[in-house]
Amino acid sequence: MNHKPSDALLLLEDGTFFKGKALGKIGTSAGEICFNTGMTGYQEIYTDPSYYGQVIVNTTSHIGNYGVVLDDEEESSSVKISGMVCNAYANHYYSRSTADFSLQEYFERANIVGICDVDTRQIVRHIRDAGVMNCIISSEILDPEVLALELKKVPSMDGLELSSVVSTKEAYYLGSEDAKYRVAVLDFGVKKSILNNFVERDCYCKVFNAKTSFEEIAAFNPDGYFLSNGPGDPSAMPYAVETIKQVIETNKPVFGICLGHQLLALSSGIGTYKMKNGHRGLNHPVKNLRTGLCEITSQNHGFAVKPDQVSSIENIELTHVNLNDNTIEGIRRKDKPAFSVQYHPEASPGPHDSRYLFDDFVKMLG
Ligand SMILES: NC(=O)CC[C@H](N)C(=O)O
Repeated sequence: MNHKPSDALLLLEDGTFFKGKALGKIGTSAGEICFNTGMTGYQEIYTDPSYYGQVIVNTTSHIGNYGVVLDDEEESSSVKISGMVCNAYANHYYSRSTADFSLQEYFERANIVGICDVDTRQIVRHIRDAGVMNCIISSEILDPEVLALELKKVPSMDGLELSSVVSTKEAYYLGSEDAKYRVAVLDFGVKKSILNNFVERDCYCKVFNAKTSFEEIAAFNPDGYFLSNGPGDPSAMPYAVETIKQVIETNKPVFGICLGHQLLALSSGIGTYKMKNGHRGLNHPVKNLRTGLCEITSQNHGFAVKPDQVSSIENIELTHVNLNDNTIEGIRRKDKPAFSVQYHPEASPGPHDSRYLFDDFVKMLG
């Protein structure tokens, strides 16, 4: 049990490297390095399909300390991140009576390579200043020059289409067939907790593969359409934009979250761009421009919609804006019943709860 952890190396695209100890599987893994500032919910992060192809730096210092619970806290059926970086890692010891096993065992089963005992504050400061880039973690190749050759093979997230990799292969149903409403879900990498919000609101959902034709989706005869979150660059998804344009023309309610928000924007003539650093955490302040109130939101995105284009397009209302950096966080079509937000509506009760967005959508259905 108390074996000595192997050495590991984290190498960034600009040549900066950090030495630490191995976690998870012994091996080598690469992806885009990004940081999440959430202080809890690590299992939800690792299984969120929007993180596919990315290496997560957890800025909270203790990771693994409450183990893992299968199913309950998982956002999809498998771990989706490419690698994990943290400071203090609870290797085998964790404290929660209901935990199934340790995070270490979870990562070993999922073949996830990671590194711990590194100064995550230093790493975050570095990527915050230098901007987002690729990285590689290895617990088998400890020479940065050799590892650099492997890192060169990793594609940039800019222009990368990943939804079709994580989207459901076969369509499936959720909720009761006798539910009041029918919602067609375009699965670009959907999180389970989002779907649960529809089921809880008396919706029967049919979840479709990202590349399903409009005709096949419409044959479900839905009352409304949901455009899911997901990984990758929205501008590399012309197939989705084509389908969504047809969806909007039905005049039925359309709701998009995260990648779904970016795709609604693209389908409405607004472009997207890659941010210098994304928003990833649980407490991003967003102003709701309709109510004037600030919401504390949960975010995970590295792309965003272009603000100048939002303000110049007549049939678009800007509904939500980030109070830290003015990023567009929500839009609404004035000519169609379609709206979207860049964040995951928060599931914590209280004055900052943004789950009203699900209620708004369901109200539009009936
Ligand atoms: N959470 C998401 O859906 C992420 C959307 C997109 N892949 C981005 O990084 O911006």
